[in-house]
Amino acid sequence: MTSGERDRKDAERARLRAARRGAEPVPMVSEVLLATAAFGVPAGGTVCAYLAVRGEPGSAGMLESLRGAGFRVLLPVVAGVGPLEWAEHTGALRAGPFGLREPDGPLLGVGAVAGAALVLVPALAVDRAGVRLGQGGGYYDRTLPLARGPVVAVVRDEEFVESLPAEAHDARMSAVLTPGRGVVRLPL
Ligand SMILES: Nc1nc2c(c(=O)[nH]1)N(C=O)[C@@H](CNc1ccc(C(=O)N[C@@H](CCC(=O)O)C(=O)O)cc1)CN2
Ligand SMILES: Nc1ncnc2c1ncn2[C@@H]1O[C@H](COP(=O)(O)OP(=O)(O)OP(=O)(O)O)[C@@H](O)[C@H]1O
Repeated sequence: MTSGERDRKDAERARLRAARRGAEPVPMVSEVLLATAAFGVPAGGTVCAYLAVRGEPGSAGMLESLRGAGFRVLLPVVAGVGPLEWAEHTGALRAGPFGLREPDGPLLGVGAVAGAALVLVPALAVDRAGVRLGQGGGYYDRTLPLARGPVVAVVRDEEFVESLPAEAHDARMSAVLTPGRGVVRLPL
């Protein structure tokens, strides 16, 4: 890690967050089903997803779309500084840290992500090499090494960029999903 890359990441985060305040919502209701089809998630298979906040692409409707198609949907739960915990999305939610809402059911363990046939990952931006810029907590970097299925970052079209500052610990994405381009496999 160099302080130069840290500073560049922070500057990019500030720019991307500012652009998201004022942006139209992007519900991703139909687009997520492009990702389950592209990666052949079997009927009844498990998809790790997230509850969108602060201009993130995605919506409650995106989660209902996945459940309506018969997939089992897991949502992240922040549990200390280790990898993310997971719980099934059944509709019951409670307030979590960072202004997030989290599922209210039993925790399935940090290893639950290994059983997912697809992991949808929130991001501020993704580049052509598969480098992801997240919120800066390092949560997904600690979690995604446990995943066995494809990991797909979900961003707006303009957040799929040429190049991002990268550090060795940054988990690489298998693909990116945007409203305009659908599923794009990475590296490109
Ligand atoms: N929807 C969603 N869920 C998620 C994430 C995410 O990026 N998006 N996470 C991704 O890791 C994990 C939670 N970690 C997060 C860490 C920081 C912030 C964040 O927005 N931080 C802001 C505001 C902090 C605050 O309100 O105190 C910041 O640091 O400026 C969000 C999530 C798991 N769940
Ligand atoms: N595998 C890891 N083990 C321990 N610490 C890590 C690991 N990966 C990242 N970190 C730490 O987490 C912090 C944030 O990392 P980074 O800036 O890459 O977060 P991010 O990917 O944007 O965040 P998030 O995944 O929460 O959205 C850094 O201080 C980094 O050192």
